This record gives sequence, structure tokens and C-alpha cells, in this order.
Amino acid sequence: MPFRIKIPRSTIERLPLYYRCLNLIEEHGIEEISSQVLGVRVGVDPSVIRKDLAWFGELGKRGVGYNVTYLKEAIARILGLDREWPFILVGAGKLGMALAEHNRKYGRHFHLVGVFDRDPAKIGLEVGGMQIRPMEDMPLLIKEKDVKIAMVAVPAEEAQKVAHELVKNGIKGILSYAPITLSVPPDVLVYNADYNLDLQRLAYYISNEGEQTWGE
Ligand SMILES: NC(=O)c1ccc[n+]([C@@H]2O[C@H](COP(=O)([O-])OP(=O)(O)OC[C@H]3O[C@@H](n4cnc5c(N)ncnc54)[C@H](O)[C@@H]3O)[C@@H](O)[C@H]2O)c1
Repeated sequence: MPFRIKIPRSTIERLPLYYRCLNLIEEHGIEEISSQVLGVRVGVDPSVIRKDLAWFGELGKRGVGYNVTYLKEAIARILGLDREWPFILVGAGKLGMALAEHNRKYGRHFHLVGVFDRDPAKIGLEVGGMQIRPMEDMPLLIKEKDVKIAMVAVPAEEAQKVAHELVKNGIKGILSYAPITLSVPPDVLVYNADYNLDLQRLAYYISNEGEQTWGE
């Protein structure tokens, strides 16, 4: 569903939070939910939720709330989760292996189709239900499986080089675990999964008690 209007990035970034919560609520058999209740569950101000969802049309009824399944499915479509996304992982070290195993058990919508490493000693070992492959195999697999997303779990000093290879071969979204800022062309999106950054944010809020922001 292509949107011509520019949706704020903060709105898009909250949608997966709503989606995860709605999944849980649906599993508990709850059919209707208000923005107040959803707000408490996800830790976002209800007015922010209403504003976020209003970008996508009439998803609920004023004074009644939202139908859980309808809203969940609408958000899934908005996020592009109405299809399976193949993705690859580069770097089959301690973290990469854990990520691959986790995806095998819990991956939904995102299907790991290739694990790559440059270490010859790792090639052929099994992780996440597949064999680790050499980097030279990467371009063909990306093309064959039409892969657009890659996870990067290589050391910081290697990450930029790997990102460059990924972009050159058509990757459009990178989830990087390496603790550096990657430089990529404007049509490629990078998210950094660095727990140290989150710890630093926690440190700020704890040492500046009462400064917590709400929602936006
Ligand atoms: N975000 C987090 O929470 C978190 C936690 C731990 C580690 N990390 C980061 O994740 C990355 C991986 O950490 P780790 O502990 O798994 O390291 P590791 O040394 O165990 O594994 C790194 C792997 O990357 C491979 N590699 C190195 N250069 C490569 C290249 N150019 N192409 C392909 N493969 C290459 C190595 O052969 C190795 O298998 C590091 O950048 C680390 O700082 C992040």
C-alpha cells in the first residue's frame, strides 16, 4: 500500500509496538480496545496513538475504540507484514549464531535465507537450520531470493566494508549490531541494535529523574 503523504518517522517506529501488543491482546480473546488501554499497555500517550493511527484513515470508531483484529491486520499491511521477508545475516560469530538460532524458533514474517562469514573455518557449519556460506556466495543468493534486508554482526572495523558489499548487491535495509555509524546511500536505511546506546539512554533518564518524556 504506497502512501504518498509523508508519515512521521516517529509514527512508523511506534507501529511495531502497537502490532506486537495487539497480537498478544488478540491471543487473549479481547475483541475491542480503546486508545487509553492500548496506551497503558505500550507506554505511549493515548493521544499520540490516536494521532499515529489517524494517518492511515478511519481505523477505529470515536467513543468505541478499535477492533483488535482489524487494527492488527491494518497495521500489518501498513508495515508490509502481509508478506514474508527473506533476509540474510553476515557474521556468524557469537552474536550472529544466537540471532540465527533465535530467528529459527521465533522468526515471523522474516525468514533467514542465508548466513555468511569470511572465516573459512566456519564455512559449512550449521546454524539456524542452514549451513554458513562464504561471502562469495552472497551476491547470487541476494539476487535469487530477491533479498532486501540484511543483519550485520561483524566487528566494528569490518562493518562498513560489509555494508558497502551489501548495498552494492541491492540490499535496502540493514540492521547493524556493530557499534559504529554506517555510511550508506540515501535510499538505504540502517537501524543500529546497540544495547550500549540504550544503556546510555537509561543512564540519562535515571540520573535526571522526572525528565522522562511521554510518547513522542
Ligand atoms: N548489539 C549488541 O547488543 C551486541 C552485543 C554483542 C556484540 N555486538 C557486536 O556485534 C558484532 C559481532 O560480535 P560477536 O561477539 O558475535 O563477534 P565475533 O568475533 O564472535 O564474530 C564476528 C564474526 O564476523 C566474522 N567476520 C569478520 N569480518 C567479516 C567480514 N568482513 N565479512 C564477513 N564476516 C566477517 C568473523 O569471522 C566472525 O565469525 C560486533 O560488532 C560486536 O561489537 C553487539
